[in-house]
Amino acid sequence: MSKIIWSKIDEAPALATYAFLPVVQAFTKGTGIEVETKDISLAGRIIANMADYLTEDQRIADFLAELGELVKKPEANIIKLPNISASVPQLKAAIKELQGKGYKLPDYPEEATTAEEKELQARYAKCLGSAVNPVLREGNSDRRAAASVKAFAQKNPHRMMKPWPAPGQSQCRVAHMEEGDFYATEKSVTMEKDDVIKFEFVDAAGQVTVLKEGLKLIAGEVFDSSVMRVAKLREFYAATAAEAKQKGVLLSLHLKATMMKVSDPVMFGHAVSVYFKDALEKHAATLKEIGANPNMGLGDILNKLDKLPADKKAEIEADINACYETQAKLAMVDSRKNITNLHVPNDVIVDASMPNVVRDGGKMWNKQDELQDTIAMVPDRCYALMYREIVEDCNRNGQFDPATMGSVSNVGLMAQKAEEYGSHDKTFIAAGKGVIRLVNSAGAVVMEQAVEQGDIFRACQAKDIPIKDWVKLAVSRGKASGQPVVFWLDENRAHDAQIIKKVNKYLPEFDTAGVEIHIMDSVKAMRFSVERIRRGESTISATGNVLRDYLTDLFPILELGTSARMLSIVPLLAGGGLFETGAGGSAPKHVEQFLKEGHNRWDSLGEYCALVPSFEMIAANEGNQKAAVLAETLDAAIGKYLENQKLPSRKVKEIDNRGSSFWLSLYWAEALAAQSKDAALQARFAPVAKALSDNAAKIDQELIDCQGSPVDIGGYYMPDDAKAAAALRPSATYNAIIDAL
Ligand SMILES: NC(=O)C1=CN([C@@H]2O[C@H](COP(=O)(O)OP(=O)(O)OC[C@H]3O[C@@H](n4cnc5c(N)ncnc54)[C@H](OP(=O)(O)O)[C@@H]3O)[C@@H](O)[C@H]2O)C=CC1
Ligand SMILES: O=C(O)CCC(=O)C(=O)O
Ligand SMILES: [Mg+2]
Repeated sequence: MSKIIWSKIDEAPALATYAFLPVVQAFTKGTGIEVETKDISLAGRIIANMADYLTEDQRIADFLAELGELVKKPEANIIKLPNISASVPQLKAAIKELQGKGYKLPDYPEEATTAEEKELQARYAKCLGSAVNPVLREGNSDRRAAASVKAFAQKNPHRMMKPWPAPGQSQCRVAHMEEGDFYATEKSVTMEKDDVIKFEFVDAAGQVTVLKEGLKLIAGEVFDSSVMRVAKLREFYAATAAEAKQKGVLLSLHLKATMMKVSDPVMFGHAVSVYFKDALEKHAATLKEIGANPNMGLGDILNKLDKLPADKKAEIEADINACYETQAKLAMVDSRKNITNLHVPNDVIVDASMPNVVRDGGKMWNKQDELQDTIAMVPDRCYALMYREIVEDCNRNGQFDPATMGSVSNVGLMAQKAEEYGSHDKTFIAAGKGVIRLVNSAGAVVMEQAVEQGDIFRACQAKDIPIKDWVKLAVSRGKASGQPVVFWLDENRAHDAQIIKKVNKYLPEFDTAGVEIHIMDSVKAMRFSVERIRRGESTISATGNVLRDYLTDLFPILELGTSARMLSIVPLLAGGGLFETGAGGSAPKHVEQFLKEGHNRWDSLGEYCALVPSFEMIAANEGNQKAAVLAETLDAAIGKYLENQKLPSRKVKEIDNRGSSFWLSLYWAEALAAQSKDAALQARFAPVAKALSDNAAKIDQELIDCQGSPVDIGGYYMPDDAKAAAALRPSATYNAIIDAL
């Protein structure tokens, strides 16, 4: 029996799973393939981590740890749906929901002072931020639009693109720091031998504090350190806000407080405290007393004001509101509810937010609910430069055309917690002026960084085997596609300079004959790629972990309308496969819509596409011919699904995710009934195809009639399975056919 693990996760894709997984389980019955869920949702991870607070029957196993082991084995075959990378406000909300369900969990201690509180905070911190992906990603990533999906997108271009103003007329620009950012301060070495590193802070008086001990590095590993100088960061925020005010454009900030859970909330907090400086400094003592923390956004500060007497609360609110008058106008997340870009650190996530700026013609939403030019602050040049380049390109050449534009796919260095995305346990906020130094087992200083109080120090690793595998994957994608491969590496960035050496060392080991290969910094690489897509040509970007994340949302959103439609394969180093569904997130807005009006606009194309290589892997590794047939027929069904445009609509009372999955299952059953490679499958699915097809109009209607009113699924972070299943499988006619399989 082969096993496919289907991750149980959060929000919109979790809702979609209630509709689609029963279909997959029914279709695979009797094929030697078992599809099993493992709960790695935020709620599930909290429960697993806090078992000692819970009753026996409330406990669940640590499935994330289990899967973390599985990915190191050749039999791993995991369909990984996007999960919540929780910010502190999300973690608190999830804990509250669980407490309401009778889980006797302690509150999350925001201000940990006692040893007990600190321990609790550390335990909960395991559930914060990007806690799942780095554990499962024991391989590099291959993200691209399947040929059928790209062809569909060109034939049926999405209508979300808004025109850019005439050349040179947009006031949109990407603002970044010119000094004192991670880009400027980065130092990097390649380890000559295995070693163990100690992190020390040495204050101005020479007093040494150990920050971390026992970091094991192996020979060939690239090891970096860098610092974000917060004084420079604050100057940058203030100057950019002044510029936005003077130009009368919206000010916006784009970070990744979810994934970069240690550094980015702090960078976010500085933006909040610079923008609302007058109010927050005036009331600093009171705000400190009530535990208001700018790192959690203005929204959290406003909530904490409830702890104060009404007159004091009103006074501080008035002072905060006065800042809006003297400062630049902020981009809005929800203008009706007056939620700004600075309210919640996880509302604006750069990989999804910057593509929308490009898509919307260099604009974001203002308070009047209109689109307006924005100055987009992306402080660190490691990533800002490429966004700057694409924005400038659009300001010169206008909007892209999804009907004709080529594609930029990605091969990303990601395995074994590569680079920034593995840096959380090596990120420290400097306690004072001094030096943070990295000392090896012989007592020698490997690298050191001067810091001022509050500076964000970060160290990153990238292991040699993953780097070599990444080069190999890039070459093989170049060969298979005939497209040029561009390594986005900047010799002026210390880390990239080390990686360039490795790329040049490993390229000759692979068969690169006929493959066009370039190494370019992110500005040149973006220009090269964008010039090509405007000519309808496609390019492979081979990047580090962060650019992987950013580019695999940017181009898909422009090309396909959403990164949900991507094929996202992680060939695991140990031989297994992790098949991620799409490249985007968990679309919290979709859940909101579903609860309000019973329409789930989540597009599961990513899930459908991911299943194909998952079946193919079983066919290849175990010679299971039924798996090969399932893969081929599903692929054909996806083609038909696209051709017949059965994608979910954004509007209530039109086809939604459930209807989409129904049509996909009909086409899949038809393809199984039509094939002749496996007679048993053919015989089994012929009546199913007929029943689904005979009842198609009825089922389609049932899946629309059920929409239009609020839905109760018994929870947000931990829905009630029975309620959710009922809500997401509302067609009795359809269920009867599937359940009879
Ligand atoms: N691999 C993973 O596990 C990932 C997890 N995340 C997590 O997801 C959460 C939300 O992230 P965020 O960046 O805000 O946004 P999302 O990527 O969830 O959504 C941004 C927008 O993209 C569109 N979208 C995304 N997926 C789909 C889909 N399947 N079908 C249709 N439209 C889609 C929606 O646009 P519209 O409003 O126009 O419908 C949505 O509002 C966070 O907790 C984040 O950490 C994020 C990225 C990857
Ligand atoms: O793990 C996360 O937080 C998000 C991952 C992500 O955005 C990506 O891989 O594209
Ligand atoms: Mg992403």
